Amino acid sequence: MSAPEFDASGDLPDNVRPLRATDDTPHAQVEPVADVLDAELVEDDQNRPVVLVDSDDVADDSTWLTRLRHQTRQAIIPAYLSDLDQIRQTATWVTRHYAHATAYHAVRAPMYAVRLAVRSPRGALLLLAATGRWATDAEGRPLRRQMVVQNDADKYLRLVAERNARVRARGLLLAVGVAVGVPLVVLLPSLAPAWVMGLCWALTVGVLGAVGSPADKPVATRAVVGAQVAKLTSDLVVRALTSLGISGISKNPDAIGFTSPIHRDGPGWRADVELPGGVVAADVVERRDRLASGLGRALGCVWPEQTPGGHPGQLTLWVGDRDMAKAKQPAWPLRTGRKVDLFEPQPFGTDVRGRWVEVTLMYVAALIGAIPRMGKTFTLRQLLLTAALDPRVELHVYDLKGTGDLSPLGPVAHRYRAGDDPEDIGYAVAALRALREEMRRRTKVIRELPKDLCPENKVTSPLASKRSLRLHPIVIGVDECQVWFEHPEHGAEIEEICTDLVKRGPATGIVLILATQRPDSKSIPTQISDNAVLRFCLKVTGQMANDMVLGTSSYRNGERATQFSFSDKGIGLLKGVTDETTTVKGVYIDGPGAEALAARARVTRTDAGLLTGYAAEADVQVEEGDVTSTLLPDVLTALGGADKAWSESIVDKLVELRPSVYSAWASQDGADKAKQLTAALKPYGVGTVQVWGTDPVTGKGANRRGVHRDDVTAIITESDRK
Ligand SMILES: Nc1ncnc2c1ncn2[C@@H]1O[C@H](COP(=O)(O)OP(=O)(O)OP(=O)(O)O)[C@@H](O)[C@H]1O
Repeated sequence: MSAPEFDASGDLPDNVRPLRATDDTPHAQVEPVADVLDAELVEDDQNRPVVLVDSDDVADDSTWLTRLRHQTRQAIIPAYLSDLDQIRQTATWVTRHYAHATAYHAVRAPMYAVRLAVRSPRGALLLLAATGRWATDAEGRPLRRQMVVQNDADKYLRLVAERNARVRARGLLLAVGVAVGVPLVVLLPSLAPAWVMGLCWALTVGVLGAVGSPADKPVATRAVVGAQVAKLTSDLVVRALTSLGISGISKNPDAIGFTSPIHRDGPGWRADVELPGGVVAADVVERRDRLASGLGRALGCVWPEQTPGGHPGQLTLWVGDRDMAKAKQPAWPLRTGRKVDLFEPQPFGTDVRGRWVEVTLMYVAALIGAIPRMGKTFTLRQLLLTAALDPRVELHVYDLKGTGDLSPLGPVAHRYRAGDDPEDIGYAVAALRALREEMRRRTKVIRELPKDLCPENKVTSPLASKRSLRLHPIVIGVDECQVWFEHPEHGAEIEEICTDLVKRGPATGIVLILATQRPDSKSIPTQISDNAVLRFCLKVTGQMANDMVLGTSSYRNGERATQFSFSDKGIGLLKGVTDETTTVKGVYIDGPGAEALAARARVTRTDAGLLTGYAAEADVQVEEGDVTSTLLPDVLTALGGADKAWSESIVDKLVELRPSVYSAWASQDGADKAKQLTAALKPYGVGTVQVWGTDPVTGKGANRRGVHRDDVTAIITESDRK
């Protein structure tokens, strides 16, 4: 056979095609042609040369090593014995399992006793009959009869002799038994104590009852362990997966594999499943309800997820002993009066295995989303309570639903408002403006701090404790935040400030937590949702809402909060804590519970002299008109009769005009004042330009940022016309 010719480009000639060597060798990558020149060349059935590109040399060193390297080492100590919590949970399960069986039989013990007593006469008869058969060697009878039928006298006589010897020996044994047993039965009642007699009778009745029980009607019914503690088996998993209606599985159920044995993992069973090629774990996650039906478990017990770090076809199926929604959650450690440092991870909720999942609130902006009544407000309230328990934290609480769900936080809040009336929005706008100023002040403070005190240019716990620096954490919680962003008058400004807070706030110790029941781009502007680090998505009904809260492509990657049922209250997907997205159940803290925690937080704050603002009855008074869009008319007033003026001089006049609104701008230098005014005017569509003016101190002329009267009046006229 002549070798095929290859062209210089390295492309395979038309008559050469790659072929897998054997079906069971692993898929090999097609080697560059230069490397396959030496490959074995064979001809196909039309005498065309073909190149074998899949190596069948299993002894090849590199293949062997590569395979070895890619093997996953199983944990030496099984997961259920790897840490104290796991050991405790395994021990609890084993104890509960046997306690369940014991209790089951204990409850039925009287019934078993009656059953044994009723069956004991039959047992006695059966025993007598069996003894008779034994004594007369009844089991040899068919054989002897057969010898008669076969007319085999020799064998028959031998069998008879054998039988006679047996009957003699057994008869003797029986006689001895009767000779000893009968007097014993007669004399025992007068010799032995009553309890021994009782025991003997019970044993006799028990044994006779057991003997008298038909094979299909055992005395004790099987210890029916509840479904919640039944073992998960591979058969069950395969059957359940096959019932999902995923064609890739139904057509090829034998291709379902298990990467490790099904084992206990916390209070449940864990199966590591390798799905057939082409099937992704996300398909199974989406059909969680059908999977639960296939497994015969409550929906809240069945938690499939794509194996963290695995390929998309690897599924980790965890089947809990109890419904997560109903399982008793361990006591929230913060209820016990533990000290809280918001810079440290704090317990947020429990995962499906009942382990605490911790969240560090500092340096993040957080987003909570769900359809109504799934636990959004409870989650926000829990996070705000966590923050409240660190006395340094300045809390800003906005309940835009207005039902008072966040009112327990009032006694510790620096700013608090419930409702979305104009004065509530005005109050929030004023506070947000002040916060933006505060953020700017903080960035400056951080910038100027010595590197040894602030090595990472962000607020740290020790820095937050230094009161002189005023870098304490500020946590802003907003329920139903869409009300803010959709506000016709202030929406744009609020969005601009919140975007700034989400982006730059975390490093300066300012944390914004937004909750919404309508997660779309209008209710949470994309700029904000894109920059939120911490995300908690309770039940949502569609892919868009899912991705809005959890981030783009989350749904496609199998992170689907659509899988939750309506009874999964407080349960959601938590993202941003680790690389993995975790199913977590938040802590249920009812109104009185929240009030008690807030009262504790208030005492700590009062003792530390850190009760401020609303909680200290020293809240700011925001009057109507202070934050309504008076900025443009105010700028016109500040301009006086001039056609244009420098921004910094306009700001000075604004501060004079309305100190409650603009006082935060007063302490800035000229350039910052100009930047501030530019940012504030931007949402209204008014730009700043270079303006020639004279410095009142030096008397020199200069070009600086400023505002033209015409630009402002044009916008006001347009707005009046609308
Ligand atoms: N962690 C939890 N564990 C158990 N139940 C919870 C949990 N969180 C919330 N719930 C239940 O869910 C109900 C609804 O909670 P919540 O008021 O927080 O929902 P929501 O999503 O804010 O509703 P809405 O959109 O109407 O304001 C609560 O009354 C509570 O009974």
